[in-house]
Amino acid sequence: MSFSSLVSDLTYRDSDRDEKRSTLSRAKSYASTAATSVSISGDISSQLHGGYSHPLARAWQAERQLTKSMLIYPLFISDSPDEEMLIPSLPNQHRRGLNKLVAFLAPLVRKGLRSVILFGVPMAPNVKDALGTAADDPKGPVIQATRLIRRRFPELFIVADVCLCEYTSHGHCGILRDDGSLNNQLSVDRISDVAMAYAEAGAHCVAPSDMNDGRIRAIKLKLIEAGIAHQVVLMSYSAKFSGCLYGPFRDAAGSCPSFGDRRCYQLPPGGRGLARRAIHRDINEGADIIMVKPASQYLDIISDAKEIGKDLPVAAYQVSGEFAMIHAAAKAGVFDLKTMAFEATEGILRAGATIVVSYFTPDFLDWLSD
Ligand SMILES: NCc1[nH]cc(CCC(=O)O)c1CC(=O)O
Ligand SMILES: [Zn+2]
Ligand SMILES: [Zn+2]
Repeated sequence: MSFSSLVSDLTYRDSDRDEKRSTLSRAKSYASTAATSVSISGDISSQLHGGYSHPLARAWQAERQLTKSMLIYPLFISDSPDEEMLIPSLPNQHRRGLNKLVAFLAPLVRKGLRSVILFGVPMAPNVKDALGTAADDPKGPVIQATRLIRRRFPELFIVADVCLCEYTSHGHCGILRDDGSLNNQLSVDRISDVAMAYAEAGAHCVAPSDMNDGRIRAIKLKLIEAGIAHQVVLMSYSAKFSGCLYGPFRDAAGSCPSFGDRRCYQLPPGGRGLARRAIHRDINEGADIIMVKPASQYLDIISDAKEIGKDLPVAAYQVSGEFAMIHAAAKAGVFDLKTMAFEATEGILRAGATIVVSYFTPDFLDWLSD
């Protein structure tokens, strides 16, 4: 066994420091008796282990360490006030009515929860129509939840997801033409009205996830016109890819399209250039934060977003399918849940995100306090 491999086999836990010292001195004396075969006069840059031998030194290797303030927790708000329903495909996540929100949020806020993103889930029969009228119903779940959370948890930063798919009878993210294709202009008008309604209800941030062209500019202009542009963050789901990772979310939100799919407005998985163009476009249209979604399968896009939008925060959405996969694999014994949750999320930070939307948020609030 060589000197370097002996030393590298040592783990630097404080508890075994004494034992380690004696092992170290044994290793040294071994090295000196074996002197002729050991040269330390050569390439000193080959020695890396020392730099991350201590747990704190390991943490320092990350450009950004995960902190509680980076996390945004998704909440599914039902329009039936007393509902508290476990979502089968989204482990430990519930759809909640207004009456269940405060009791649920209070302990999380105490543990350091800083931000939530709200998704409305209309459950009442016949509430969905072709225009998604329920999206900005003043009595609807998002507007009511926004008012309630602002009142009860004034420190909590509220993001309102802006889309129509939860509210349209056809389940698409905009208004359709007779042939079933998206009418971009009508959709942008409607989406920007909904965003305004959420901002006026008190959302700190509006986040359009619909992918209609030109919606960032339309929302920014309406915010300016209403005189509230200075107090509302506009977060754009700029690089939102189509695929199969949103399945559990669509179960939770009841937003599965009744025909067709979202491939004409969400980006194709191979479309790195398209994502870069969308990011450039949304920055030019006035986005304050750029989002990439899903996260772990699109780390190159996160890194592009950080490079293109170097003056903006970059958010990544670790979506329902990513979360469900990690849970399923952990349950099957593939790996430890907590270790994988950290590894996946730290990968997202390493790629360049400074904000992570994650269903693991309540877990991280516990884990980051340990
Ligand atoms: N437009 C709505 C929306 N906003 C966020 C998600 C996905 C979030 C998740 O999967 O966790 C979706 C679903 C979709 O586009 O189909
Ligand atoms: Zn949508
Ligand atoms: Zn089409």
